[in-house]
Amino acid sequence: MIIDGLSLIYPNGVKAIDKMSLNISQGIFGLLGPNGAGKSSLMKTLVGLQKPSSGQVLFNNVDIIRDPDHIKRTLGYLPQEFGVLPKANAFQLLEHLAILKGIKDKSFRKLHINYLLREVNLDQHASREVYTFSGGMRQRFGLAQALLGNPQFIVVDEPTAGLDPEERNRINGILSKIGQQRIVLLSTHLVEDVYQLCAEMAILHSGKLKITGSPKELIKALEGKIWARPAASDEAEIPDFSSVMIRKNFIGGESWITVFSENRPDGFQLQKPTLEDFYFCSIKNLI
Ligand SMILES: Nc1ncnc2c1ncn2[C@@H]1O[C@H](COP(=O)(O)OP(=O)(O)OP(=O)(O)O)[C@@H](O)[C@H]1O
Repeated sequence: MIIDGLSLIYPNGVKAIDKMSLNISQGIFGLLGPNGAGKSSLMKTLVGLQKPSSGQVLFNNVDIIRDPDHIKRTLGYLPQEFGVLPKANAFQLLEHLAILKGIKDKSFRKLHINYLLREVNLDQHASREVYTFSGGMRQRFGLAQALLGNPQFIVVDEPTAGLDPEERNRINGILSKIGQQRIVLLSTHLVEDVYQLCAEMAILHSGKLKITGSPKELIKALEGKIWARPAASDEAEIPDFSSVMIRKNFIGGESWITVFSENRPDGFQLQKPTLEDFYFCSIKNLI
């Protein structure tokens, strides 16, 4: 997928996407960015739910802004909010959605739905009403509906938000399998998930693309430049380091400050950089 000079201005004047250009290829592509960065706006635009103000998006060499039906035929989408679920069981709801997606052959439809329910570990719950599902089960159901029709491009918006570690691992396992044969665009606030799952990623901020690349390569640029030390309990502000401070966080109840610096600041220890360090450095314009 080639995104070229994409902009989206909402009717209230908010510029949610600002002249964005990006190439997304096979595998899981991670989108990171603070709240309001424009991740959902980008995703909704790519799946054809809203028209951009300007720019072009090519998928399989087809301009999907001009021909939105092309992407709709090869698209799966798991939105952030799944909306109100009708009183139907998992199989019935998938069958309804499959018909809407144009899967006409009844016997194929049944095989396909049963296959997808197995893929997301819900085959034991096919006849249970979806509104009774736990959060994790709903997200797995959401992935099954996104996979209806075997789409080549799947968009998933914060699929593991609010899930327990076991469910999060389960969803990530499903995503990793799905990403082997198609493009998966994954938006999340979990930096660690992007590090584990994505070969390529982008950081968005205020509607703009800040940086794109491979998580492992991006982190390399920070080697020898990330330093940390415990902060004194009364050390509320650290003016000396405010310009280079990445974050102040807690480890085992103890407060730590982490800074970006070419040279070792007094009292600081060198740290192995993480993708979270890179994320904060990027958002704070330190790199
Ligand atoms: N329908 C809308 N009308 C007007 N402004 C909107 C609309 N949807 C989003 N916005 C604004 O566009 C900007 C980008 O929002 P968006 O939801 O795309 O960000 P996000 O990166 O997905 O955030 P989050 O991580 O909180 O989901 C924000 O300033 C938001 O308030």
